Amino acid sequence: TRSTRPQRLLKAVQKKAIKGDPQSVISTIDYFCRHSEWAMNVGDEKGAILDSVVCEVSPSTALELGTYCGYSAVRIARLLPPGTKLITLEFNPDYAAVARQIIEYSGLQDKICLVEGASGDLIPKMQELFGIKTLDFVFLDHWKDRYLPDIKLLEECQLLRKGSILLADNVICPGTPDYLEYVRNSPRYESKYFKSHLEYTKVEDGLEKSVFLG
Ligand SMILES: C[C@H](C[C@H]1O[C@@H](n2cnc3c(N)ncnc32)[C@H](O)[C@@H]1O)NC(=O)c1cc(-c2ccc(F)cc2)cc(O)c1O
Ligand SMILES: [Mg+2]
Repeated sequence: TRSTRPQRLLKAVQKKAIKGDPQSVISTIDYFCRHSEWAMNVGDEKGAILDSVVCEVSPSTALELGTYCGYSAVRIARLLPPGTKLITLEFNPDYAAVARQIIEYSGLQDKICLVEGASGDLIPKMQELFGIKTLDFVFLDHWKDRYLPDIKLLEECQLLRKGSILLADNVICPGTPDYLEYVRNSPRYESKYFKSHLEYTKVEDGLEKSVFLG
């Protein structure tokens, strides 16, 4: 049977990127998605905003919802200080299998803990599964109608503390209207929109950065 797009993306990485070099894995994926086949990675333009927020927060505990092929997991983990880990959740086993191989190829497997499963099931178990108390940084990039229920779940599970940073992809395209309305109007969040474009296109999209106020 025909290969899948994530499998073709993985092949491009294994063929063209330098093993153990996260930046070359990132550049190879961006080139493939611009010149061969579009894929739903956060991409280079929004990726630069993601990088700047990760560097500013310099999180000790970080969570990503929606690994897909592992592009943003590599982007985030390459910037994390030694001894810190990114936990990333992906419920599609085929995507998770590709992401594991891309993460391994980049050499960041010791900084990334990829867990297969649905965010709604795993978030309530995070403290016991990973021995963490609270999260310093959360990158939301999974089903767009799960953003709002999942941050409410993070609040309920006491996984957010005063100053925790949420960064959400695709708040314009495909769009997360209920999430935006909540974080922009809730007294428990201070929110800011970073205008950008849908990965590898000229379509408007952006990232919403929200600080939990406790
Ligand atoms: C949702 C996907 C990303 C991944 O998230 C995993 N996932 C889901 N729900 C859960 C969960 N509840 N727990 C764990 N993992 C979970 C899934 O399996 C995908 O691998 N992302 C997108 O759909 C996405 C789509 C577009 C897009 C934009 C314009 C178009 F014309 C077409 C598509 C752009 C983007 O930038 C995206 O990010
Ligand atoms: Mg996205």
